[in-house]
Amino acid sequence: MHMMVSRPEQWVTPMAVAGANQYTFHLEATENPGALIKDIWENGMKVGLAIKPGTTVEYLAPWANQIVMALVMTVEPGFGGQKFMEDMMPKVHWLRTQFPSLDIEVDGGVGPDSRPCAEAGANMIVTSQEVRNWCV
Ligand SMILES: O=C(CO)[C@H](O)[C@H](O)COP(=O)(O)O
Repeated sequence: MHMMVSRPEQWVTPMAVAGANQYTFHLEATENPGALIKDIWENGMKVGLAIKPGTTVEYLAPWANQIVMALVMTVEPGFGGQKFMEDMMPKVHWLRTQFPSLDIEVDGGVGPDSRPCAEAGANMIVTSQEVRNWCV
């Protein structure tokens, strides 16, 4: 589950009860990432950590060994159909270099040519609008 929400602490138990096996939250949405990561693991879920375009990877790095996935937003969170921010790829590359075994996801504006994401080191993508475009 990608929890694009404020106060992500309040949804950990409900999501675990509902059967979620991974809980991804936004680093900017909590004042105590360490406690939240611990709580998610204790509720039987894996942990993903997302950062918005304005957040540098240095803020995520201290938590990288406690999570299974880093999510680099390639649009401002909020809605689909926005333009892919290729200037986020250095973050992906840095994370791949520093944490080779980490899943790295990019989310937002990813089109049919996802090579910049793969070349930077992402191994997971989220895409919506472009898939809908292919289907019509
Ligand atoms: O939720 C989003 C931003 O908040 C994402 O942009 C969305 O999940 C992916 O959609 P798209 O491929 O159309 O950018």
